[in-house]
Amino acid sequence: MSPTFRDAPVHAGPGHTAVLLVNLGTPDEATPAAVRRYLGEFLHDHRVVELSRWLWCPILHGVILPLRSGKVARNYASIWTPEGSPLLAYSKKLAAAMQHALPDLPVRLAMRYGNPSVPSVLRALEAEGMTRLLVLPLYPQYSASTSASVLDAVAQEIATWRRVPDLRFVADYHDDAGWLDAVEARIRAHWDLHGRGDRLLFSFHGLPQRFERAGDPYPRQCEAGARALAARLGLADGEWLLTYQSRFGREKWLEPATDKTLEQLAREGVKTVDVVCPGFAVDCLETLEEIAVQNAEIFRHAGGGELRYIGALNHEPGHVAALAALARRHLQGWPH
Ligand SMILES: C=CC1=C(C)c2cc3[nH]c(cc4nc(cc5[nH]c(cc1n2)c(C)c5CCC(=O)O)C(CCC(=O)O)=C4C)c(C)c3C=C
Ligand SMILES: [Fe+2]
Ligand SMILES: [Fe+2]
Repeated sequence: MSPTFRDAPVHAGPGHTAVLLVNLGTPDEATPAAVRRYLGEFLHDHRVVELSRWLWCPILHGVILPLRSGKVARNYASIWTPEGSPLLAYSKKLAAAMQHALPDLPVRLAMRYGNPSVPSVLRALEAEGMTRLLVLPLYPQYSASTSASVLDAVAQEIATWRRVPDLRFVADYHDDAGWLDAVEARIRAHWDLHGRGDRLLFSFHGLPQRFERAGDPYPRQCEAGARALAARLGLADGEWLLTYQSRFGREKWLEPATDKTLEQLAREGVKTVDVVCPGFAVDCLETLEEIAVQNAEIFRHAGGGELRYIGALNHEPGHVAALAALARRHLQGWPH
């Protein structure tokens, strides 16, 4: 079959630069059918599940999608907002605030899985005459399963274009001073309001340990970020911990696990734990439900007291300023 490429729209003038923010994505509705569609797309990504399709597809279609969709839909329903899924609602607010901070360029939001999809947003930008593109995945720490997958989606779409744009990609910003300032300020604001808990837990989304052995820098970037934040906050060893949450499937994931650590802290007599999740740019199922509800219950049940979840940066001014400055740095040298 001979290749076909999409015709390039004809535009007068030098073309323009755009910033594309990309987050993970979320179901369109908190229903089993919508969750099944979302998980089906997500869990077919080879970057997320690195197993042979011969092995994985029967498990996914035969076990995981039928058994998981209903339960996960109920979890989504418990955090759903009038504006839809928190992940999408907060991402939209962040993108709107970024547009305000970068008034001279179009700032658009796409989701790696679900809607608005990366192809639909890229095609709209192409139709507007975009010729230079900065892709900023909303993942502070690089993982092949998240950041690289965003680049895959962009590359798959523009592989069909006759005229591809100049392209830049932010692989991670885990050590960016502006982003660290914003997370530090978020934690201090929580302490100003509620006082300090007995411990501060930095909880990051987990990954299979196999990914780390294969060279994924994610755990090292989580460690570097947590250590830098603990130092900025003046915390001594023993006053803070780094843990990994959201384990999926049966193989070994990064450790220590957030839930097991909370049980252990409760057994040691720790009464109040503050939990911050610096890997999540905006609040979502994994923070609002898994941490603030499920893990709070696990901690209480094991004899602990209060788990105080420190919300994500969302569309806070410090977050917007940090990401806008990061984008400006990556845009340097391009006309606009
Ligand atoms: C199969 C394994 C998964 C890997 C690897 C993984 C990595 C990973 N995920 C995030 C961020 C988010 N994940 C979210 C939900 C979620 N994650 C997985 C599985 C893996 N994630 C599943 C199956 C789900 C859906 C919920 C469920 O079925 O339990 C979310 C929240 C989405 C929302 O709609 O709110 C985020 C955000 C990162 C950062 C990461 C690797 C570092
Ligand atoms: Fe399949
Ligand atoms: Fe995930």
